[in-house]
Amino acid sequence: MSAQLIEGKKISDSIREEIKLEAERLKAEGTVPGLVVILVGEDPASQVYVRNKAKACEQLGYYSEVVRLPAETSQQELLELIGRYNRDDKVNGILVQLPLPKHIEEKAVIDAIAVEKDVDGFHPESVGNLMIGDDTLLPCTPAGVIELLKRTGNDPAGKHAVVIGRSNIVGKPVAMLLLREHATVTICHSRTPNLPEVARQADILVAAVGVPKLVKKEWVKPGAVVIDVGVNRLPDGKLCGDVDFDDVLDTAGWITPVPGGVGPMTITMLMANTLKAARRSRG
Ligand SMILES: Nc1nc2c(c(=O)[nH]1)N[C@@H](CN(C=O)c1ccc(C(=O)N[C@@H](CCC(=O)O)C(=O)O)cc1)CN2
Ligand SMILES: [Mg+2]
Repeated sequence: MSAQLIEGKKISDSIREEIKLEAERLKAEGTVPGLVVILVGEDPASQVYVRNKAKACEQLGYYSEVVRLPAETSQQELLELIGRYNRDDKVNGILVQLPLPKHIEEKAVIDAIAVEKDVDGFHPESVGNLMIGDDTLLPCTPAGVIELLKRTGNDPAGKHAVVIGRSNIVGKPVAMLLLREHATVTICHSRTPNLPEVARQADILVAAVGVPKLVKKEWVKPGAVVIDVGVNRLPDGKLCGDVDFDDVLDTAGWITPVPGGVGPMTITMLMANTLKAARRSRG
C-alpha cells in the first residue's frame, strides 16, 4: 500500500492563516511584528529564500526589511549592522541568511544577535534553553518537523525516532525536540555502523544529511513515518530529498515529499517565531 503524503505546503498555509489572525490581534493592540533578513553575497538559492521570507512578511502585514550586502562585506561591518538592529525597536527578529561567505565566521555572527531577536533559534542561549526545556525561540525547520508530525496525528510520544544527521541547524535540535515530545531518540551519522539496520528500527525516521536519495526501502520499517529534510539539487536541475521517495513509498506509512514537505514549514515557523518575539517584546 502507498504511504500517506504529509502535505507540508497545505499544512503550512493553514498555520499561516492562524498566524495572520494572531498578528492582526497584536497589531490592534499596537504592536507590529518586525523582521530584518540580512543576505551577504549572491547565492542563488539564498536569494530565493530571502525573497520568500520578505513575501511572507508582506502577506502577514509584518514590518520587514531586507538588507542585501556584497560578498566582500567584512565580518566587522556585518557585526556592526547586527548591533544596530539589536537596538532597533521596530525589529523583533534578526535573521542572517546562511551560508555566509567563507571569510565570515558563522559563530561570531550568530553570537552577535540579541537572544530575544534570535528568530532562527541558533544562538547558544536559545540552544541551551531548548536543551533544558525552557521556553525559547525554536529553530524553524526542526519546529516545522514537529508541527507536521502533530498535525497529521503522528504524536512522537512513546515512539522510537531515528534522526540521520547531526547538524546544529537540523539534526541536533530536531532530536532534542523529539525527546521533549517524549520520543525515544537515536541520532545517527556517517560513522554509525549498520545505518540501514538502525534506521529500520524507527517508528519516525528523520533524514537530514544532504545526501540525495540515501534512504532506500530496506532502511524503512513498514508503516513508519518518514520525514525528509534534505533539499538537494540534482545535475538535471530537479530537487530531491535524502530519501529515495519512489523506492520508499510502498513501505512507509507516511512520507513528506520534496519539494512541498518540510521546506515550506521553515519560513512559516520563522513567521511564528517573529510573532512570538514581538509578543514577548511588550514585556
Ligand atoms: N539563517 C538561516 N539560513 C538557512 C536556513 C534557516 O532556517 N535559517 N535554512 C535553509 C534555507 N531555507 C531558509 O532559509 C529554506 C530552505 C528550503 C525552503 C523550501 O521551501 N524548500 C522548498 C523547495 C524550494 C526550492 O524549490 O528550492 C521545499 O522543500 O519544498 C525554504 C527555506 C538554509 N539556510
Ligand atoms: Mg514592533
